[in-house]
Amino acid sequence: MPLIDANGIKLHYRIDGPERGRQLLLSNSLASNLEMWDPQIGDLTSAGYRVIRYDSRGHGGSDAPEGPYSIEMLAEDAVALLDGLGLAKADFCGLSKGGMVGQMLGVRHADRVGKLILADTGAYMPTKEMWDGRIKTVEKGGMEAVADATIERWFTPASRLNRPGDIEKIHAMILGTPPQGFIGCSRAIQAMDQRGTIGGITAPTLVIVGAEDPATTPDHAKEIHGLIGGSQYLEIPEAAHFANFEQPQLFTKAMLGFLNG
Ligand SMILES: O=C(O)CCC(=O)CC(=O)O
Repeated sequence: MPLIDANGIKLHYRIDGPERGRQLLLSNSLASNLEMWDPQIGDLTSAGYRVIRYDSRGHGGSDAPEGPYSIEMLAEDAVALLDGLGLAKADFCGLSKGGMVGQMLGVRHADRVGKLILADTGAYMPTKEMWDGRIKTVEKGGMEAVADATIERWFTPASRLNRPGDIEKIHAMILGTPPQGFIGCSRAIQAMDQRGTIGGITAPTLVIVGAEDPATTPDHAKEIHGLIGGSQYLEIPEAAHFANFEQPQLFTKAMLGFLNG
């Protein structure tokens, strides 16, 4: 399991694809890990990309120090990962929390980002009370206490019914998230408001959202698209929050169309 010292913690990462391929960094959502990108890896590497993915702070095999964390801190983790791997720059795709990190990178570290894909994410996530409630639930009952409701937001009813193997895999990812890491990242999202800054993003940007995402809705995505001049916007049909997992072919096609365009 490759680990790297980054921003004072150990980050777990994985690299797939040709050594001299174009560098693409993938960043995971809250309560998942780098395996959330498994459906994309074959097509991206076949298309010549060197795909670098990592478990964000508090998730998967990365350290989960006591929080609260901040989106700034999570963005510095990503930059420290690039530094540790000797990479000056990479294209970036992040889903949900990963997309919040992508926005921060685009503002604070424009020189480290090539093209930017912001998937099923928000610049601001209402409400503060909702996050207090989720954090309290996990403090009391662990990740089990939020797992079923999370799956309901992440997948459409049809996928929940027809794809038990995929749902089980993601359910296990949620349960595998250290509560301290979930809480640290939830505090980061709770405190975040990037609406006043992302207008400064100059990287070519694609905003993608599952048309049925109830968590970071198409309205959240349209807000980001409206704030980032020249950005592109795409809705993925028959997908909720985990659009890359629910509609892998459409999602990866959109990624490659944008990155190669
Ligand atoms: O998933 C994330 O990275 C943060 C946004 C969120 O909590 C979505 C959800 O599970 O409702």
